Amino acid sequence: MLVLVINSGSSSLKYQVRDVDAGTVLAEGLIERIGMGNGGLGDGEPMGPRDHAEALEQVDAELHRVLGDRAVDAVGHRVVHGGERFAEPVLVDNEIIRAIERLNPLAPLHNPANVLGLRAIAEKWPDMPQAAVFDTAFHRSIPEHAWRYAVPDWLYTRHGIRRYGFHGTSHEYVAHRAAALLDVAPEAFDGVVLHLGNGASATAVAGGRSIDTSMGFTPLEGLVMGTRSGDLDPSILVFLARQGHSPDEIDTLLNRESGLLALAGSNDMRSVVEAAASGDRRAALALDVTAYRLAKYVGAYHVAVGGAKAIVFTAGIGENSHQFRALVAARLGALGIELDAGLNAERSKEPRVVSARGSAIPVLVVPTDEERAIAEATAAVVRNAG
Ligand SMILES: Nc1ncnc2c1ncn2[C@@H]1O[C@H](COP(=O)(O)OP(=O)(O)O)[C@@H](O)[C@H]1O
Ligand SMILES: CC(=O)OP(=O)(O)O
Ligand SMILES: [Mg+2]
Repeated sequence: MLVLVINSGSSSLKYQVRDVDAGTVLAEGLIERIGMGNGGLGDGEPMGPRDHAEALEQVDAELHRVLGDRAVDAVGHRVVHGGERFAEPVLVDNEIIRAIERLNPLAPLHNPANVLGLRAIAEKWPDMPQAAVFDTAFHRSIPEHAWRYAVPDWLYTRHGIRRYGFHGTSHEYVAHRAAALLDVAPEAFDGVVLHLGNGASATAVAGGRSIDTSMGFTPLEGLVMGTRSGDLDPSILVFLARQGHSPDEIDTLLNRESGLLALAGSNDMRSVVEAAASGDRRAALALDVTAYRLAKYVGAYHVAVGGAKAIVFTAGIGENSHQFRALVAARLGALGIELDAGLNAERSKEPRVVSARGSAIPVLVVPTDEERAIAEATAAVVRNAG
């Protein structure tokens, strides 16, 4: 089965065509600057597409070029927020799209774009089966003591204010691969998975299920990220509001202008590591804050899972930055964790162990593949329905 996987961002659209049975990638691409005109670029620069529908025209043209007469059989979408309703990938119809749209306020950076992607395909190919694969789904197993905020009930009953968790497709896929590497059944895997990309989250996995995760009501809670603050005292928001900052300003401040970008002047981990190595004190502090905060979560989740059997790094930073992994591991000595400097520095696309033989808990690097997981889930949903 040929599946087109779509990961729509607000101004970008990432896609892949996968042959699920053969396990191959036939086409992939990234379309940027959607809806931004030529976005202040010079005259010679190409214009971005007007909207997601126009972006999809570009994808379609590329598919014709690569696939010829072969057509895709289904489309799978990454949908960031599935609320309390969606615990599994689902086949999409108009009612499902409306249900996802109602969740837009809970993930304003992500869900509106996901809805645009779903609608654009439904209009272009009305008979195409589409599946939605939710970032929140894997975290539906989190027990209430972990998802409740200690606030009055009406916040939950009236507004759905609770912890949901995100990056679930990645955490689940990576936990499975880590279990295989350790030679344990997926249902027997206890560990802490660290998805460190532009957005970053840690998940406590016990018996193969998510029992806690660092992101909450929205993808802002938890770790220090590329441009997001992660945890802070909520009184800061009240203080800023009283100073006259609008909700939109505060939202932008914490979601787009904070994190590594605020501390170091860049949200690209490569530049921050390079700057710190050449003596930039702000960059070094940014790394310390980010690694320290992450190490605290690892300690907490080691306790939550009743003794982690593995600490697993994944996503752009987790897979590629041996320097950042070393900074985090250096703060985990109390857990008896020790990296093997040689293994940690090796470059590889394979799942691997990077801890020393004597480490009390193995440290793994497992490349994530959200597109593969979405393609496989989509194929399963479509086959079940057929
Ligand atoms: N070789 C590398 N060394 C260090 N950091 C890297 C490397 N490659 C990518 N990254 C970092 O990974 C992050 C982006 O991760 P990614 O998983 O691609 O994010 P997203 O999917 O959220 O856009 C950036 O901070 C980037 O600097
Ligand atoms: C949910 C989330 O933070 O996603 P991303 O890392 O793609 O921004
Ligand atoms: Mg990502």
